[in-house]
Amino acid sequence: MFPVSPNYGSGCPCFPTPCAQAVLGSTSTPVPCPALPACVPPGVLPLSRRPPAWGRAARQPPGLPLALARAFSNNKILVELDESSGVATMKFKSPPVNSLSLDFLTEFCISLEKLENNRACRGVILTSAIPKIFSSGLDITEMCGKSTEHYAEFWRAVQEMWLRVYGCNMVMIAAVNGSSPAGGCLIALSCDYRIMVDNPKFSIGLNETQLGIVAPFWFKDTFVNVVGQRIAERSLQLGALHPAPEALKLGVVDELVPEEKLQERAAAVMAQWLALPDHARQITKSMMRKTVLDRLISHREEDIQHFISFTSKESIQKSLRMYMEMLRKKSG
Ligand SMILES: CCCCCCCC/C=C\C/C=C/C(=O)SCCNC(=O)CCNC(=O)[C@H](O)C(C)(C)COP(=O)(O)OP(=O)(O)OC[C@H]1O[C@@H](n2cnc3c(N)ncnc32)[C@H](O)[C@@H]1OP(=O)(O)O
Repeated sequence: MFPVSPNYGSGCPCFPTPCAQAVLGSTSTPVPCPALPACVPPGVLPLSRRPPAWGRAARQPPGLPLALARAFSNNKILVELDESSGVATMKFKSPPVNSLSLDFLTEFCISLEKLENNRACRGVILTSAIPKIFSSGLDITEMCGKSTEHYAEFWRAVQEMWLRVYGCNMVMIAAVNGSSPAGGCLIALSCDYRIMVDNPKFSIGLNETQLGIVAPFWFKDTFVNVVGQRIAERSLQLGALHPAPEALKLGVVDELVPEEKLQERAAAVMAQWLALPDHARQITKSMMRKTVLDRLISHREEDIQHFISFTSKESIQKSLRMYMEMLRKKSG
């Protein structure tokens, strides 16, 4: 009997009988997903796993404690599910700036996966509990002065987060209530719709070049799919952070609202999207996103190796250290 993945547990759809991918050691191929049930292929969830719940929330699966279905919070993300509407809110609450650390990313993927497995949930609103910040992007300290094993683990978690959000069958809405650079912007871009607070002090964009690093191809693909080639090319090269009104003009976000109306508006937009038959919307979404998802899925290991060799370069380490130093000086 081979051992199972350390992440294998009651959250896995195949629990308590591990499927082939949950079993470690049967081949030399690494288990694809470190944080999530090994039996779920990374990327697009099979459409058959979503309930045919058009028009109303499906019933809670038997055996799941009701309290868990309504709200759960581990540490860095508060998750609330309104069973009557089938809409969950994932609120980032990782001070000071909701940076996407390995712990954050792991918790994010597990939380989203729990919602995916809950038949009562059809849509998710992503927002922040930290004033003025949606997410400050990838945690730069995870990319500085660490081992290659750490870089590999971290990058796999970043990939997993994107595959989960971009490939999610549920309706995903970003309620962007603060600044959202780089990885934070990627989360918003990966949703189906973006509503941002109408405040020019809040900015959003893929600013990697400002740090002396390069947005990976799947960040770029996601951006191009939202704003088009020309805007993406200029914005990416300049590492532009667009203040909210400019982000709206460029199509980086879909609408702006006053801060106090954000959650109400997100709920209203969600209701519009959920009024469509799930299967038709899901197949359409999958059709629109499949090529881009498949590109990373088929080059995942190569992408990790690229990340490791790029990040390990002394010149890149130096740029990241200088950037962190600049942030520290600014803050204190
Ligand atoms: C050939 C192809 C090869 C491909 C290889 C791929 C390589 C590419 C790899 C990765 C892509 C990278 C993606 C990213 O997401 S990188 C992160 C980009 N993020 C940023 O640039 C944001 C930086 N932060 C800010 O601008 C500001 O902090 C703010 C606007 C978010 C908030 O401002 P403010 O409220 O004034 O807070 P402070 O600046 O004072 O910050 C508080 C505290 O938090 C620290 N901090 C901020 N951001 C980060 C972060 N992203 N990671 C880690 N730590 C962060 C900041 O340093 C302060 O710390 P303190 O001084 O100790 O209090």
